[in-house]
Amino acid sequence: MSAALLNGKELAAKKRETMKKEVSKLIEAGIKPGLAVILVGDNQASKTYVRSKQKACEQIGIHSVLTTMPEDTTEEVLLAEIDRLNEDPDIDGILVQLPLPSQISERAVIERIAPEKDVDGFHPVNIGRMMTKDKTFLPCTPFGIVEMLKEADIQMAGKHVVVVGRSNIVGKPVGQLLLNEDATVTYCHSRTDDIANFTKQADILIVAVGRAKMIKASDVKEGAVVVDVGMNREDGKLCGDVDFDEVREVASHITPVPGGVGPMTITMLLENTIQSAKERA
Ligand SMILES: Nc1nc2c(c(=O)[nH]1)N[C@@H](CN(C=O)c1ccc(C(=O)N[C@@H](CCC(=O)O)C(=O)O)cc1)CN2
Repeated sequence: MSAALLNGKELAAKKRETMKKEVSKLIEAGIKPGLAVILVGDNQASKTYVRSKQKACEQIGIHSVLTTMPEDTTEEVLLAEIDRLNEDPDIDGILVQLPLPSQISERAVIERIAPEKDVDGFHPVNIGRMMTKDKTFLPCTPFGIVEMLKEADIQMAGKHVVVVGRSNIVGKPVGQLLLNEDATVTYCHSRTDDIANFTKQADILIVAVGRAKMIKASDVKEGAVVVDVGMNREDGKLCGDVDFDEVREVASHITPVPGGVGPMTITMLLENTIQSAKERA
């Protein structure tokens, strides 16, 4: 039997309707949520994501401002812009679109954003709060994945979650969030021997490595929940890290690419921005 689809596009649309009402209430109370987005350089995918973020803000009534900077921007200039936005009382959230050009340290940039405006949830202070389960901004993609699992009533407590990938943006935090939900978490990465040995044991398999269709049906346990965070282009077509056509025949639930985790990333950014505006209120 073919797996049930975990449809991020639909859930994102539903959540955005609720958020639109919340934003209206905030505006009535005199608070207009504001998001500042900084885009450095010419990365085409980044330009598309930033446009989508701005459009999503507009749809639900969040005020968004975009700062674009050329590819050869120095770290000093970018940090000065972050300092300015940290001080701007109309701005509740600041995000710098990643990746950044190589002359700029991502770490220095992330650490410069005031933790109370870090709606990407990447600042070490917010990562620490996530680990201790204190209230914070959760990183958007991992946050979106947990929301999708909850919406589909997928039990996390006591389940064996295997995360393939250990990036700071997705792999590491998604494992932590699932641990916070009382799952048992295993991380696999480029130095793991025999990854399939682990993936085949997963009740919930999360794949975020950036290698098109690397997970095959033979790597997945019958009835597993499979979450694909990959975003790869093959012959001009978008595809995930999971071989969807094969794996859907063994999994119980699966996220498609596109239309799975991606739309939830931007939705949880909106959620974090609203949360920040509420704290200002
Ligand atoms: N500052 C940040 N930079 C980056 C983040 C982030 O959360 N914060 N994540 C990714 C890119 N990203 C958001 O920025 C993102 C990626 C994908 C999608 C999405 O909706 N994908 C669609 C397909 C889009 C397409 O056709 O290309 C889908 O999966 O359906 C949204 C946001 C790296 N950088």
